[in-house]
Amino acid sequence: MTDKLKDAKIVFVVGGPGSGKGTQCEKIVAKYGYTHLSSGDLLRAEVASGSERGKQLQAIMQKGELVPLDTVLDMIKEAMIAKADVSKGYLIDGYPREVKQGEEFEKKIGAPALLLYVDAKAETMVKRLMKRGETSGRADDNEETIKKRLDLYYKATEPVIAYYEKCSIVRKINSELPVDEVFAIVEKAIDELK
Ligand SMILES: Nc1nc2c(ncn2[C@@H]2O[C@H](COP(=O)(O)OP(=O)(O)OP(=O)(O)O)[C@@H](O)[C@H]2O)c(=O)[nH]1
Ligand SMILES: Nc1ccn([C@@H]2O[C@H](COP(=O)(O)OP(=O)(O)O)[C@@H](O)[C@H]2O)c(=O)n1
Ligand SMILES: [Mg+2]
Repeated sequence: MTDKLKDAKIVFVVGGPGSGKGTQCEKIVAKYGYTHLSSGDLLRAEVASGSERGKQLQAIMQKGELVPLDTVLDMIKEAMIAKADVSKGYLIDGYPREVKQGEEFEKKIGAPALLLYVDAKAETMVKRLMKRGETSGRADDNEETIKKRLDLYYKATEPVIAYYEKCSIVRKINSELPVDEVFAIVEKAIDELK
């Protein structure tokens, strides 16, 4: 099964909640035709399906906690395999959330060629999420859950960046800038991959 993904080009997109991962991924898809897999979106789709598993996921996500590793990884892998014949590369958005998730991904799927570290200040992220919350309908775009997501990001996810710095695949992207300027930096990083 995993053979299908043997030569896949994999890009991890890591950054705090509301840092702009989804926004940049959309632009990468438009220009490069990569397959965008947002782990959060995959989980929300499962919740929307109304399945028993979805109900359990919803409770975890509403609290801003992390869904068990195997659940997310299986979903990502399934989605990757479904696109294996047509995909030019994969954007894995919002995963890994902790070092252990990165290690498991490499064991079960493969190694990333690049990690885009989408970086914004905590204050900026909170502001963006509160604004997004006015229209997103996301159960976790509220002040209390945002605070928990941020805490967890600094505690569990930032170490992921240090972990991948060892193999020199991290590119830090300043996402305080306007979207198009951020994308100009992202483009350079992706172009270097080819
Ligand atoms: N000014 C500015 N705003 C941005 C930028 N990127 C995203 N935003 C805004 O910030 C909000 C959050 O962006 P998303 O792309 O949804 O963020 P995300 O990192 O995917 O967030 P999660 O889904 O919560 O992980 C959106 O409402 C965007 O309009 C940027 O580069 N500059
Ligand atoms: N790899 C992942 C991705 C999302 N999630 C859950 O899904 C929620 C939303 O994820 P997301 O990536 O869309 O958003 P942010 O938390 O980055 O803002 C998280 O707060 C977690 O509860 C997870 O547990 N593991
Ligand atoms: Mg997102």
